[in-house]
Amino acid sequence: EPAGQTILPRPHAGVRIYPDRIVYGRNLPLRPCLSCRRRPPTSRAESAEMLSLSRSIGRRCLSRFGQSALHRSCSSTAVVDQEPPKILITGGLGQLGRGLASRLRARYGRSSVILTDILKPTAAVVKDGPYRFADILDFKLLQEMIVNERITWMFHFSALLSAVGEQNTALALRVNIEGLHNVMELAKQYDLRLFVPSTIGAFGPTSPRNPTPDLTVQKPSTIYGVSKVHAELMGEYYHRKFGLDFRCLRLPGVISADTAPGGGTTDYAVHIFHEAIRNRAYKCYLREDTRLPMIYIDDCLRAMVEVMECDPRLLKQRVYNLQAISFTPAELAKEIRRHMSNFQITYEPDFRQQIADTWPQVLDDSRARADWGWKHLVDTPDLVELMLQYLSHHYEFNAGRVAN
Ligand SMILES: NC(=O)c1ccc[n+]([C@@H]2O[C@H](COP(=O)([O-])OP(=O)(O)OC[C@H]3O[C@@H](n4cnc5c(N)ncnc54)[C@H](O)[C@@H]3O)[C@@H](O)[C@H]2O)c1
Ligand SMILES: C[C@@H](O)[C@H](N)C(=O)O
Repeated sequence: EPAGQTILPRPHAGVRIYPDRIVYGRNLPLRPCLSCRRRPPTSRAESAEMLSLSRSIGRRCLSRFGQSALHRSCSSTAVVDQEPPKILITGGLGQLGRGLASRLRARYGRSSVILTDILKPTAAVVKDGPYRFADILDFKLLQEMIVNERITWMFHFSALLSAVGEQNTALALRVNIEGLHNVMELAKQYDLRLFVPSTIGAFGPTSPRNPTPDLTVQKPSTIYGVSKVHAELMGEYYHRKFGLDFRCLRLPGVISADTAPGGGTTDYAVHIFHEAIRNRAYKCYLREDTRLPMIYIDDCLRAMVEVMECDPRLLKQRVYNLQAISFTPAELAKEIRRHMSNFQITYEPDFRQQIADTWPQVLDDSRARADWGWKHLVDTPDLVELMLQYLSHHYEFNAGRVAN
């Protein structure tokens, strides 16, 4: 958080975007089945009754739509008495961690999620729920936390992203590779369900770029990409060899309003909104025609929760591409101009252009859509509207506070 500024609650695209999300009394993440519309049970008796019913209805749903995660609430009547997970998030004070923690806390309870990082937390972070210092390179400290807190799920976010990784290769190797080894070993030892995000950066100049399939050549040209391919392969290996419940999504560039990106090649697509509101102008470090896959943070966080909650039988692979939208800086600027006609963009490509030139333009995520029901909800026009709305409000609000 910028010093002295208040971060307003982010406008989730709200009911319009999450019509199906309901959290139930026992902290269980049950939702009405999107196809048959039955609501999940609210009592043990109702659960037993629905369990027998769900056998037939569930089968009907499955035969209509194939094995889709959208139907898991039909069969999830069977897990009403299961304990909610106890979740640890590493590298949680970056762009993605706080939003994920708040989403998981809403589903499983405030104390079910422990956010960790090496950064000093703001008062708001501490108020939101448990926060602990944890250096990903400190195996013993992580081990102690997993044991004492009875952790069952881990989201491993600590990493140096593509642009900062290129500026400090030695540190990227330690955090992204040594850190991952610690996490994998602990997840294996303590039988954790482990989510590690991968990235479009796990592909390289020899991968097909439009669309990029799940299974193809992966020879990235950044240390970030190399470390993520390593993470994918290690996860698949630990899954095969030790049965580790490893789950991984290759994420596009994430666009968020209430958190800042941590030094990637796709960061322009967040900075552009701040500069549009403050100065009506932006100097872009990528060429105008650089097309990259992107995703709005709400879609991204929802995907991670959905894949972690997903019945393992639906997962036919451990690593999935995730696609939402794709645009170039020129296309994004054009969309911003629909709301702000005097917005100006200029281009001055730097070293990040070479990185972007090797990355996919569009990911083929048909397997994620077919296997566990992935569907993005926010398209580019919605995203631009949400970002401009939120940030205008944010800057006006903070300017008002300074003036008063
Ligand atoms: N944001 C995106 O666009 C995007 C896209 C694809 C994949 N991902 C992946 O998602 C994950 C989270 O991304 P993000 O955008 O929040 O990253 P970020 O750079 O914003 O945050 C990373 C966090 O890791 C922490 N960290 C660094 N060194 C550490 C250490 N030694 N021990 C513990 N923590 C340490 C940092 O303090 C930081 O808060 C990363 O693994 C990233 O590769 C992100
Ligand atoms: C794409 C993603 O991994 C990150 N935003 C980066 O640009 O490095």
